[in-house]
Order: sequence, then C-alpha cells, then structure tokens
Amino acid sequence: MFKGVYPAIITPFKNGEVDFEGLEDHLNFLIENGVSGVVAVGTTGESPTLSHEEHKKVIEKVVDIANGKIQVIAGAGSNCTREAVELSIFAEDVGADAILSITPYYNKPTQEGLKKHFEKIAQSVNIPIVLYNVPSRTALNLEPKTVKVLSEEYSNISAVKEANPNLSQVSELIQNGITVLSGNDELTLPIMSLGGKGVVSVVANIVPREFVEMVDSALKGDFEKAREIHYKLFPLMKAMFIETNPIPVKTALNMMGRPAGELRLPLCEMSSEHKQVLEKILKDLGLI
Ligand SMILES: O=C(O)C1=N[C@H](C(=O)O)C[C@H](O)C1
Repeated sequence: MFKGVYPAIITPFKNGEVDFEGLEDHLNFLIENGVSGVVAVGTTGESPTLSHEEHKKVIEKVVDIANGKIQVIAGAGSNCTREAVELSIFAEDVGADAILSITPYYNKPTQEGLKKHFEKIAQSVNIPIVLYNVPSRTALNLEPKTVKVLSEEYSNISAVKEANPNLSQVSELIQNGITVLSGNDELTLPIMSLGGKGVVSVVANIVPREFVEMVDSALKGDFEKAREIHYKLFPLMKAMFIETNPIPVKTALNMMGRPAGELRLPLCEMSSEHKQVLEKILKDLGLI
C-alpha cells in the first residue's frame, strides 16, 4: 500500500488565510515530479494552527486536486481520541486514501492508552491508518510491541511513520511485518537499508524528483546511487531543521519563488543568520 516518497505538504498562507491557489500550484508541482502521494495537514502543514474548518477544507481540496493521481494520506491525529475519530471519519468520507495518526502529544498516555486510542480510530474507519511516532514532539515512544498487538487485531493498521532514530526499533517493526516509512529525511536511506518502504518527507517539498530518485534507487537495491543522492542532498536535509519545521522549508520555497507564503504564529520568520545558511545551500544545489 505505501511505497515511495510522500511529501508532508506545506499549507501556503497569504494575508493570514489559507492560499488554496498556492496549495494547488504546489501540489501539482509535486505530482509532476513523481511523488507517490502526499500527507495533507501533517506537522509540516502547520496542523496546530489550522482551525478545524480549515483543516478539513485543506484535506478536501488536496483530495480533489490529487483526483486519484497520487495517494492522499490525511493528517487526522489528535491528543483527544474523540477528535481523532471524528477527523478520521471525515477524511475517509471525502476520499482520502489513508490517514496519518500521530500518537497523542502533551497528555502522554501509557502504552495501554495508546492501544485504546488507536483501537477506537481503527474501529471507526476502513481506510489504512499510518501510525505516526515522533518522540521529539510528543515526549513518548510508541513501542513496537504495541504496534504488533494493534496490527494483529486491525487489518487497517499495518504501517508506521517512524521518526524515532532508534534503528533497532525500526528493525523490530519490520521484523513484525509492519510497513515503515521514515519520518526523518536524513534517516530515510538507513531505514530503507533495513527494509523501510519510503518516507514522509519535508525536503521533498523542495527537491521532489531527486528524492524520488533516491528512494526508487534504494527500492531497486541500487544503494550506491541512493547514497550519492543522499549525500548531495544531506546539507539541505539538515537545513530543514536548522529551525523548527516548517520554518526552513517554507523559507526555502519562498526563496525559490514558489508559493509557500507566510507562517502562522507562534512559528515566525527565520533569523537572517539562518537565512544566509539556507540561501548558500540552495545556491550550491543550483535551486536559486
Ligand atoms: O509533516 C509531518 O508530518 C512531518 N513531520 C516531521 C516533523 O516536522 O516533526 C518531519 C516529517 O518528515 C514530516
């Protein structure tokens, strides 16, 4: 079901509002450059600062523009189970191919609580659910044993977007038959060497075609070619986190003349020092 590059698409803003024209332009750019699909309203899409109405409208618009040409994984997570269920049902109803469901953040449930949370979601939709584990943002780790129990009970839970850099944990997930998508651009190649199937990517918003070539090379077993691209793009991948994502990726896209637009507070404009670092990397890659 999941293989390749899935940019976590940015949400363009103009004059404080969602720029749906810019969203369509950027999504078509990604489609034209060979991505397998996109994640709509993930972290990179600034989900925390979209209203529920905007969140739903962006998912609906992305599904509409994609029009079956690529997969749409709808960001539908929450630290409130009831809210996550409601959003997941909405995403399925408007035609999303799958949902990305982050582990609850801030309220730090136990593994038993995580299991019950995702059980409720799996019981509410039929489309596939990609569990999203990102300890650096949620302050908890979704353990492989919890994923194993869920995947054995629910056929629509079979994939994890893994942003925990612990590669032993990645091996355990894959050994248990779980499809793993990297949740960290820099770890994509190492994870694919273990059997991962691709990535939910930030940097692919900027260089989709090259990142697709890297992942496709790894999927074909051509790790020499994949490594070559990995190291070419490594400075840009690192720069995506020189400040909190998506500040760098939107800054880079604006530098490239692409319609990324503003950030919503509390995310704000990148420091001029970091802008200079990013600008040099983009120039070195011939992107500006
Ligand atoms: O938008 C997402 O979802 C992503 N979140 C990660 C993060 O910013 O913590 C990075 C990931 O590649 C995309």
